[in-house]
Amino acid sequence: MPAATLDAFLNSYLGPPDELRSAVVATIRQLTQAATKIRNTINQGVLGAAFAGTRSANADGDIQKDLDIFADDIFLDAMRHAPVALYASEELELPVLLDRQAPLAIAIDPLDGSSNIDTNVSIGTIFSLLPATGAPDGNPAASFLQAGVNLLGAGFFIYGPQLALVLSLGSGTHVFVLSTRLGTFVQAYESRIIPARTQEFAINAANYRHWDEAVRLYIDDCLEGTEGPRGKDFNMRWIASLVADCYRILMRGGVFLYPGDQRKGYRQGRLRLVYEANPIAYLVEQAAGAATDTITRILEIEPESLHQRVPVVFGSAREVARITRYHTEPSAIGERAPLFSRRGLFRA
Ligand SMILES: O=P(O)(O)OC[C@H]1O[C@](O)(COP(=O)(O)O)[C@@H](O)[C@@H]1O
Ligand SMILES: [Mg+2]
Ligand SMILES: [Mg+2]
Repeated sequence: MPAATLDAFLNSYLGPPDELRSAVVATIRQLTQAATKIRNTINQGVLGAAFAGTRSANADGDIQKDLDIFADDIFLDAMRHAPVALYASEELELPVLLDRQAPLAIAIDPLDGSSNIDTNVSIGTIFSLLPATGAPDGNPAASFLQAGVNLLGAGFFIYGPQLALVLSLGSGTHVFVLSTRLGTFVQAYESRIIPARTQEFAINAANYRHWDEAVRLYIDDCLEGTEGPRGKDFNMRWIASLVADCYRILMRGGVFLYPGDQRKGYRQGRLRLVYEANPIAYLVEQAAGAATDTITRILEIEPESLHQRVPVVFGSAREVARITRYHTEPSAIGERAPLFSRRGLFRA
């Protein structure tokens, strides 16, 4: 039986007194307030005029939009009122030291799906919570260079038709929706289970010619549908907001790919390990799905730098495992008989 509200859920998570747990809960409460502020700003209908404008490039060379900066400011400010030692953001080159004594480190993508701001498509905020580690005077990035298996919790807000929070504190992946009538987040689902099998994939197919052979073969096989080696038809979706693609997969299954490709700067794909791939992988695994960099489990990768990119595949567990086999043992893929090794549909 789902707890009725986010508050009830957080209270039940608290259990016996424990510094880390109560820090996690206090931080999530601050995050929900900040996300509600962002949602209210978005709802004022001024996005096109005031927020879709661009500024300079961020630490990683991406063009920042005004809403990226606005969201970053709001979340950074919120974290000053939370038991957070360090704040690392997509929009800032270096982590910000907030309170040396505090037990947590937060990594955040304050505004995910920036290219969708002026098109009124869902966007979001992705976060992960880690134990603050290392000597207080040491490298402030050290806390963020822990593998994702060390996460204490992760989640994302999605600013869509509903303001939803998808959250895991290590025991299932739960969905809360802001009830404007009750003025609080209400639990919509106790814990999501991503079906292991799927007939739906998400990828930016415009990059087909830049992909490695394994990715092309996988997509070719899906596209051949009932006439190809998979023997079933596939549907395709690509929202270009990671939060929205992930939300759909949590609701009905599917597989998402943002592989590395041959474009300049895209050898490791587009998404960032610490504040995009890790939290999404954590949520997906907690919902019985899987997440890899095509071969290795995302949560086991030791980050080497805060803004590093990583190829990402996540979603329905059997499909994710199949994509790994296309990379590691393509000849052993049972269905890939010689008949099917012809040129793909998209190929010249
Ligand atoms: O425009 P592309 O290459 O399809 O990339 C879309 C991907 O880039 C992202 O927008 C990257 O995130 P940011 O908007 O936070 O930079 C993801 O949300 C999305 O999955
Ligand atoms: Mg993002
Ligand atoms: Mg972003």
